[in-house]
Amino acid sequence: MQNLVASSLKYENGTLSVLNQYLLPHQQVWHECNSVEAMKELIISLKIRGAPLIGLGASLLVAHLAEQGATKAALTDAINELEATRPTAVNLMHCMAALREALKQSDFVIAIVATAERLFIEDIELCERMATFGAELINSGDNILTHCNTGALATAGIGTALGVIYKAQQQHGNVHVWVDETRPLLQGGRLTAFELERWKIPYTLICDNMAASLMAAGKVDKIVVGADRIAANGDFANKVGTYNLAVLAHFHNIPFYVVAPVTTLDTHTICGNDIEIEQRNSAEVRGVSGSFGEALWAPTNANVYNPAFDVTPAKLVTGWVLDSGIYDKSDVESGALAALK
Ligand SMILES: CSC[C@H]1O[C@H](OP(=O)(O)O)[C@H](O)[C@@H]1O
Repeated sequence: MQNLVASSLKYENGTLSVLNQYLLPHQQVWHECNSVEAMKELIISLKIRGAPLIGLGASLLVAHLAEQGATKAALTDAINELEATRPTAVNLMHCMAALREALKQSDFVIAIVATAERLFIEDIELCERMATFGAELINSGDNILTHCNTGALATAGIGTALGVIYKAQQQHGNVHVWVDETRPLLQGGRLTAFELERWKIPYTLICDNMAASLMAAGKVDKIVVGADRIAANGDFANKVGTYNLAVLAHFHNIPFYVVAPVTTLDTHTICGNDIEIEQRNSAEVRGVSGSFGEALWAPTNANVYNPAFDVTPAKLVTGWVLDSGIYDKSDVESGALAALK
C-alpha cells in the first residue's frame, strides 16, 4: 500500500500508526496497529475517533492485513468485527461495505488495497470541497460556535465543520470561534482548541452550558457542526449536545449549519428516529481520566445516562453543507439528499 499521511492516522513504509486522541493535547503518542483487536480497542476507546477517520483507520488495517496474507475468511471476520465497534457513524459502514465489494474480486488483495487508498484520498478531496462551499457562508468578523471536534484530527483532510472555519479564515480572515468543550470526553476543549491554536485561529473555550447566554447576548453569528449520520429526510446524529444548540439557535434566530461528506449520508435511514445511538460507559460521566488526569466526582455507583450522540431534526437546520454543495430545507424536502446516493 502506498504511504498515506493524515494528522492523526498514517501508513508509512508498511507501518500503520494512530495518534492517540484520548491523550491530546498534552501528550502526542502514536500507536502502531497490526491487528483487529488493537484497532477495535483504539476505536472503542476513542483513541482514534471522528466519523470519517474511524472508517479510514479500519480500512487501512484491513488492507494491511490483506497485504500480509490474511485469508478471505479472516478478512471477512475483520470487516465484520471492525464494523461493529461503533454503531452511529455511518462512514464506518460505508468503508466496510466498499471493502466487502473488493473482497469479491478474484485478485482481492489488490482490490482491497486500492479501495482503502481510494477511500483515504477521496476523504481529503471531500473535505476540501465542503470547506470551499461552506466558507462562502462565513463573513469576516463572524463569531462562529462549534461543538465537538470536526477538524483534521477527525478526517484524512482539513476536516468537516472545522475545515469550513479554517477555509473561511484563510479566505476572509477575522474569524473568531466559540469552542464548546463538549462533555463528557471534551473533544472541543482538548482537540478543537488544539487544532485552532495550531492553525492560529482566534477562539474562546466555553463550557457547553454557556452557549445560551452567549446567544442571548448577540455574540454568536453562526453555528457550524459536523455529523455522524444524516438520514434521508435531513435529520442528523452528531455529538450529544448538538440538538441543544439547534434548539437555542432556532429560538435566537441564528443560522445553524451541518457540514458532512457524502460518506455520512445514509439514505436507507428514513429519519432520525431510526438512527442507532451509541451508549457509552458510565465512568465517562462519573469522572474523567486521560491526559486531563484521573478524577471521580460522582458517587461510585451513580446511575448514569451517557448517549454519545443526539439527533437534530431537519426543521432546525438552516443548511446542509455537503461536498456537492449547500442544500436548504426546500431542497431536502424535495428529496435532494435521498437522490445523492
Ligand atoms: C468530522 S467527525 C464527526 C463527528 O465525530 C464525532 O464523534 P466522536 O468524537 O464520538 O467520534 C462528533 O460527533 C463529530 O461531529
